[in-house]
Amino acid sequence: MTQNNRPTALIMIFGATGDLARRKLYPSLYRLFTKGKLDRFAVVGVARRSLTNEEFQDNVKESIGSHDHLDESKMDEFASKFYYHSHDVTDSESYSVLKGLAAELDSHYRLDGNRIFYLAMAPEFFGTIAEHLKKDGLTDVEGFKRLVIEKPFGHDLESAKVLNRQIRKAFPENEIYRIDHYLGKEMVQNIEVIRFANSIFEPLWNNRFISNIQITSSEVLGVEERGRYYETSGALRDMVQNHMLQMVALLAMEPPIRLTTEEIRSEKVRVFRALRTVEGSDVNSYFVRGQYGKGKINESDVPAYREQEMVDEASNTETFVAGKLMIDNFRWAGVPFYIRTGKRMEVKSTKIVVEFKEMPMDLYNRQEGSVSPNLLVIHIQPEEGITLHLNAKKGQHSGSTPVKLSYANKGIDGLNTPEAYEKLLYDCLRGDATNFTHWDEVALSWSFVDNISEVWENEKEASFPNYESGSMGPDAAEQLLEKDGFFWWPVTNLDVDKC
Ligand SMILES: NC(=O)C1=CN([C@@H]2O[C@H](COP(=O)(O)OP(=O)(O)OC[C@H]3O[C@@H](n4cnc5c(N)ncnc54)[C@H](OP(=O)(O)O)[C@@H]3O)[C@@H](O)[C@H]2O)C=CC1
Ligand SMILES: O=C1O[C@H](COP(=O)(O)O)[C@@H](O)[C@H](O)[C@H]1O
Repeated sequence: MTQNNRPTALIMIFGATGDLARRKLYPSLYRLFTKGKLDRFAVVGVARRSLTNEEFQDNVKESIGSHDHLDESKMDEFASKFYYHSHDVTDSESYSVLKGLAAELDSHYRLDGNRIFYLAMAPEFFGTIAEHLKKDGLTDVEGFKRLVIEKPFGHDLESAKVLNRQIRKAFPENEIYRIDHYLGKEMVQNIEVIRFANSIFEPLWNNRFISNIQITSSEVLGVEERGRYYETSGALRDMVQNHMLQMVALLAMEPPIRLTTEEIRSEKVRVFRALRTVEGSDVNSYFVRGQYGKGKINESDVPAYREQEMVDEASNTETFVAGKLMIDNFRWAGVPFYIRTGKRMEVKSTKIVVEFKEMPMDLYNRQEGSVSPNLLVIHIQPEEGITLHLNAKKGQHSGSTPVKLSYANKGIDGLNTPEAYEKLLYDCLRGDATNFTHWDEVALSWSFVDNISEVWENEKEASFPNYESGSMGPDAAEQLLEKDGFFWWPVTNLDVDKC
């Protein structure tokens, strides 16, 4: 598909007064606007509360103003393209008014009938909105129509199938953009480039040379005000089903024959198909769950998960997951992919550590295990970069010493790399679905995760809470690797800037 790099479209945001729209969508659109990446466009914000266009525009400006590093000089011009429509999405009558407003803006701004429908709302409304958009004629336009769906895409495979059937009645698969914001992160997108553009890595990228791969995504924040949602989700559904498995797929996939959306997605799907099913009594030997208790973050006392708003005081919900994933194919047979993610941990950090196998003998130190294994560390956030851990001679020392080669990614222009949402919005406007998840990926990842949640939901975890806030998770997560002869590389010491 030829892509227009300065797209034109009417962008309808359902949930326009919500947290996501204010924190992520408006600042991202503003960045695209100030960078000249949008041609003609207008935005219709939809939510129930009553607001005038002017009030809505002020809210949009305020949400952008609260972001550092944004040039505010074009704010008025930008905000003047925003319109508000007060509308309960369950009210069938109201869609005809919305249709009229869309048609008016289409002709006023010459938007070529291109429409993006962004559902930044609770998932229970996704099906209803999609159905109305079609039934009430909002999709009867000459240009492109694209539906952007936020997570969570279902609660399990069954509910995801129901949701998918509902939205597929209104939009074909190629018009559906399922957001996984990790796929918009610069260094997650870089995984493919590091692997497939470097002849020094790809020949080693297999079970002959790699001993294990570790992916950590730790957060310092707790569940904050999201207790109601999190109680039905837990870390497994919130982080593993989507972000963590997507990173596994990018690390494990075969080189695509072309860099097209279809080829890349189909290679990722093949990884999910090769994931070893973990079910029944195996679940607790491959996976560990945790729930945070009280503790200290930045020297301040913080409450336990069970003490948070909208959380059951005997909650069985996991706020931490560590797991061992096996990919049963020729390339990866025998190589564990360890994942861990949790809230209220010691640091906010997302890192991938690729640990290479040891040399057959240590000529330099003549002691077993004295040479550090080579590591390739991909720093996803907060810092972005790559570090290669090698062994070399240093100074008077006659043996080998660990040294690090580091690359800190500062973005092309030396500034921060674009926010994930900015990139994903731009991709969607240009019709590039590569960094959005295809239904097949969603279905396979749910079926993997469902086997684990089935066991965990039926077995109350008596040890909860089993890790202190401010720690790196429960002891069982350490034991998960120890029993295979490995350990978690500490994410706190691997910072690219500290090299
Ligand atoms: N916030 C975040 O950082 C992230 C959010 N998400 C996902 O994005 C989606 C939105 O999340 P978030 O912004 O946090 O949610 P909020 O609760 O902050 O916002 C919900 C929005 O929906 C509107 N709304 C609620 N009910 C109706 C209705 N019946 N008709 C019309 N509008 C309605 C609300 O406005 P009003 O009350 O005026 O109607 C509000 O604008 C969810 O699917 C969430 O899982 C995903 C990743 C991160
Ligand atoms: O999707 C989600 O991701 C965030 C973590 O995202 P990050 O970009 O800050 O790493 C997580 O806090 C949230 O619970 C989850 O829904």
